[in-house]
Amino acid sequence: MRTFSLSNSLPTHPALHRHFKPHSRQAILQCWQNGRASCWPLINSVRINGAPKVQTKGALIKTLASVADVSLDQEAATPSLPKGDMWSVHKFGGTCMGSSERIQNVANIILRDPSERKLVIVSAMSKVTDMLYNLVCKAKSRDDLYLSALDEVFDKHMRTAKQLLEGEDLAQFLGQLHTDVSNLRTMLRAIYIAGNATEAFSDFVVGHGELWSAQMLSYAIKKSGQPCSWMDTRDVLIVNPTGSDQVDPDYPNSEKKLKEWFSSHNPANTIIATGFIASTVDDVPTTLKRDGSDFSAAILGALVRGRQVTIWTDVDGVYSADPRKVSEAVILPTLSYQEAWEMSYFGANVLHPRTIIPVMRLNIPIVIRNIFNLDAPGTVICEQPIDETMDDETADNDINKLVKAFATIDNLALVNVEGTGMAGVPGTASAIFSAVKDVGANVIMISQASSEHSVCFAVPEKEVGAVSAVLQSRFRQALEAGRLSQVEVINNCCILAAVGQRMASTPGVSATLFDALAKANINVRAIAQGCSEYNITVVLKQEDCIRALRAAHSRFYLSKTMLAVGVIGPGLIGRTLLDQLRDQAAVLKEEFNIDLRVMGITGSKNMILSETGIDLTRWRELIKENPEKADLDRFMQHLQENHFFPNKVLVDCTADTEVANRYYEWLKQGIHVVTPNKKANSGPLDRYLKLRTLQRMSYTHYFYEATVGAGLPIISTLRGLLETGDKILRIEGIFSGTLSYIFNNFEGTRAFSEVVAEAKEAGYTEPDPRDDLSGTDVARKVIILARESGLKLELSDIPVRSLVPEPLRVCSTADEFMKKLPSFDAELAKERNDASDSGEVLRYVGVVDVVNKKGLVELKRYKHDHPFAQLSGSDNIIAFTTTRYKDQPLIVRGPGAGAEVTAAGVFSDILRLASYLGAPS
Ligand SMILES: NC(=O)C1=CN([C@@H]2O[C@H](COP(=O)(O)OP(=O)(O)OC[C@H]3O[C@@H](n4cnc5c(N)ncnc54)[C@H](OP(=O)(O)O)[C@@H]3O)[C@@H](O)[C@H]2O)C=CC1
Ligand SMILES: N[C@@H](CC=O)C(=O)O
Ligand code: NA
Repeated sequence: MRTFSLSNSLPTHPALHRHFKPHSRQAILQCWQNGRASCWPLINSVRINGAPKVQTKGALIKTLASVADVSLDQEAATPSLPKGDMWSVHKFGGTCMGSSERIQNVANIILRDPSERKLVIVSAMSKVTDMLYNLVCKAKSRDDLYLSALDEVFDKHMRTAKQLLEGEDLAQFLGQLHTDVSNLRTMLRAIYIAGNATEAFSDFVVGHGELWSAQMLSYAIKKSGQPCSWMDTRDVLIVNPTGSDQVDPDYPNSEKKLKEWFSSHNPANTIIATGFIASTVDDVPTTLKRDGSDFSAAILGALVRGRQVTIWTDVDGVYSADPRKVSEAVILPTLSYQEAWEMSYFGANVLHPRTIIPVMRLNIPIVIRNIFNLDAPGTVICEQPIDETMDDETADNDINKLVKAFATIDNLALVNVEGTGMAGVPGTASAIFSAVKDVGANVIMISQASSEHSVCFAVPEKEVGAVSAVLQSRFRQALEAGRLSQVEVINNCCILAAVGQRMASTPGVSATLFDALAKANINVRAIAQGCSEYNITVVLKQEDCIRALRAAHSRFYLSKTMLAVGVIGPGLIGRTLLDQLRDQAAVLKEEFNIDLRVMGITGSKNMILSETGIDLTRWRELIKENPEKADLDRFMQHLQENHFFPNKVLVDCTADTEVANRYYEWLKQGIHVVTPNKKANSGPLDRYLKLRTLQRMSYTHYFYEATVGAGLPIISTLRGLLETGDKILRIEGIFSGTLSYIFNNFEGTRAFSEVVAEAKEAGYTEPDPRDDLSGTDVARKVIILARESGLKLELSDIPVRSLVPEPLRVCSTADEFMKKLPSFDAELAKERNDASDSGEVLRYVGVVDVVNKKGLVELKRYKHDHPFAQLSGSDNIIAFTTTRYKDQPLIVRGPGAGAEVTAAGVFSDILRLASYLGAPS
C-alpha cells in the first residue's frame, strides 16, 4: 500500500478546489484525515477533473506532494510477492523469438534492463504454434504425416538450442525436449486413434511452443551469469472460458496460485514465463486464445503490480495512421488506454482491447517498442497522458493536438431503414437489430437522426445480403402498408474514424474534420459519435477512403496543406511558373506549411507524370529525354487517382479553347482550376455561366486573376468592391500590356512593326500577336470584367477596332504575320503622326459601361497630360468608377504583361487556393 501524510493546509488549499470535483476532493480529504492509513484505494477511486497537468494517478500524487507536503512511503503491494513497483514486465512475441540469434538478442535486452525484478513473457518461436495446431489436425484426420511433422518441430527446437546453449544447460533442455516430444507422440497417437481431440487435448499440445521458448530463453540468460527462473504459467494463470475463443482471468485464484508458486519455487529475480497458456479452475490446460501472449503479459503485469509492461514488436510504436496509406504518419509518443482501445478496434497495430483491461485497472503503463530498433522510444499507453511539450492553455486551444490518430475500415455497406411509421414507435430499433443479430451480422456503427424517420447502420459488405433479406422479410408488412418506405443498401462504403480522448468537450474538432473532408471534395454518407467523444466516425465512399484519410490526417496532424499540381502548357508563362515554384517550394513547406507538388507537366505533344512530385530542377530535361505522348484525359486521371494528395489543382497556362472547355468536367470531379487563359471566361456566355454556377455550388475553386492585367490585382479588387456592396458604374483603362508597350514606344523614331517585334520578344504578346493587335485580347478582358460585374455580354457584343492589316488576317502562322507586318507600317505611322500634330497620343482602351450594360474597345487620342498618356513599359491602368469611388476613381496601375508578373499572378492564385484549403494565410 502507498501511504502518505498530508499537511494541515490541504482542506483549504486552492489547488484542491481548483483541480478536483467534489467527490474526488472528498476522497483526497479522507486520505488526509486518515493520515498514514491505507489511502491508495481511495486515491485510486479519485476521478480526475480534467485538471490539465494532473492527469494520471502518479501525477495526482506528485501534485498533492507539491501542494500539500505529501510524503510518500511505499510498502509491498502484496505481502508474499516482491514489491510491485520493482517489477518490470516484458513480452516478446514469436518474431522476437524466431531464431537462436533473436532469442540471444532478447536475452541481451533483458540483461540490460536495470530493474530489480523482471518478469518476461514469451510466445512460441515464430510459426511453431501453427505447426503444433497442424499436428493436431493431421492426427485428427488420421494423416500419418503427423509423425514427420512432429519430428520437424523437434528438429527446429533442437537446432536452435544447439546454436544457443552449451554444456549442462543444453543437455538439460534437450532431455526435457525429448521427454515432451515423446509424450506428445503418445498423445497424438491417441488423437489419431480416436480421430478426435478435445479442446483441452489440443491446447495441451499447442502450449508446448511457449514451454520450450521460455526454457531456452531462461538458459540463455543464465549462461550470461544472471540467475533466472522459468515459469510454466499453467501453474499460475487461472481462467474461465466465457464462450468460443474467449476466456476471463480469474484474478483471486490466479493471485493465490502465484503466491504459492513464489513460496514453493523461491525464484530468481528474473523470471521467464510462458505466454498464451493457462489452466482452468479444474486444472485443465487451456490457452488465452487470440493475442494470448499479450493478454498473459497484461494479466501477469497486473498480478505482480508491475511498474510497466513492455510489449516488444517489430514496429516503432503506434502510428497516427496506417503508414502504408499515409507516409507522413508519425509514431505517437503517448496514448491513453481508451485511445489505444479505439485504435485497436480499427486494426491499428496496437493491443487487442481485452489485453489492455487488466493493466488499465491498475494504471500500469504499457510500452510498445520495436525490438529491431532499440533507439525508437516507442509508444506509452497509460491513463490520460500528459503531453509535456505543451502548456495547458495551448493544449486546450490547439485542435490539431486533440485528435491523436485516424483509422479506416474498408468494404462496408450501409443499410438504411426508412419510413414515417418509425417515428415515436418504441421497439423499431430493437426489431431491426434483433433481426440483424439473427443472421449473425456484425454492426459496425449506427446512426439515427432525431426525427426518427430513418435508422442507418454499417455492416461488413459480405454480410449485407443476409441483413437486407432478413429485414425485408421481417418488415414485409410494414413495407407493404407503407409505414416503412424502404430498406436501402448502399454498397462500396468505408469508415474513417478520428480518435482522441481530448476531443471530448472541445468545440471545433468535428468542424475541422468535416471541413477537411469537404475541401477534399469528399462526401460524407453517415456520421456517428458517441457521448464519450473518443471517436468520430464517418461513412464515406470506398473509393474516397485513402484520400479522406490523408486529407484528415494532414489537416489535423501535420497541419500541412498538401496540393498536387498539374501544369498544362509549359510555354513562356508555364515554364516561368515552374521555375518560381521550384525556387519557392522549400520556403512554402517550411514556413507556410504548404506542400506543393507538381505531379505532371503537359504540352500539346509531350507530357511527364510523377507519383510523388517532379524534380523541378530537371523538368526540362525530363520532358525532353523521357516524355510520354500528351493525353489530357490521362493527365487528369493521373492527378485524380493519386490518393496521396487530397487536394488537386490543374493550372492551365495555354491559350487553348479546348483546354478551357474542360474546366467544367474538372471542377465537377473536385479538381481546382487556376489559369491565366482567358478563353473560358470570355467564351460563350452560357458555358461561362454554367461553369461559375457549378463552382459557386461546390467547394472546388476556380481562380483566374492573371486573365486581366496579369499579376495586377484587378479581379480581386473588383470582387472586393462587389462583395462589400459597392456598385460598379464604369471600368475603363488600358488593358493590353502589348498595346500599351507599343503606343508608349511608338514615338516616330521606329517603325510600328519593329515595336511589335520588341513587345513579342519581351513576352507581352499572346502566342499569336494578332490577338493583341486585333483588339480581341482587350475585348476578352472587357468581357471578363463585364461578366464579373454582372453584365451578360458575348464577345461578339463588343465592337473592336483591329490594328491587323486586312491582308494579314489570313496568315496561317504568327511568324508569317510578323514577317509581313513591315510592309504595312506606313498606315499606322500616319495615324500616329496625325495625333501628334494635334498634341495628342494614341492609346488603345477598353471600357465596361455597367450603367448602359455595354462594353467597347477603341483606339483613342489623349492629350499629353492625361493619365493614360503617362504610362511606360507594358503598364496597364484600370480605373473603377463606383458608387463609393465616384468623384475620384479607384485606380490600379502597373506592368500588365510579361512572364514573371503573369506567372506570379498564377502562383499567387495557387497560394490563395492553398489558404482556402486550410493553409495558414
Ligand atoms: N504573356 C503574358 O504577359 C500573359 C499571358 N497570359 C496568358 O497566358 C497563357 C500562356 O501564354 P504564353 O505562355 O505566352 O503562351 P506560349 O505559347 O508560350 O505557351 C503555350 C503553351 O501551351 C501549350 N499548349 C497549347 N495547346 C495545348 C493543349 N491543347 N494541351 C496542352 N498544352 C497546350 C503549348 O505547348 P506546345 O508548345 O507543346 O504546343 C505551350 O507550352 C495564355 O493564355 C495568355 O493569354 C495572361 C496574362 C499575361
Ligand atoms: N497579351 C496580353 C497579355 C496579358 O494578358 C497583353 O499584352 O496584355
Ligand atoms: Na490580374
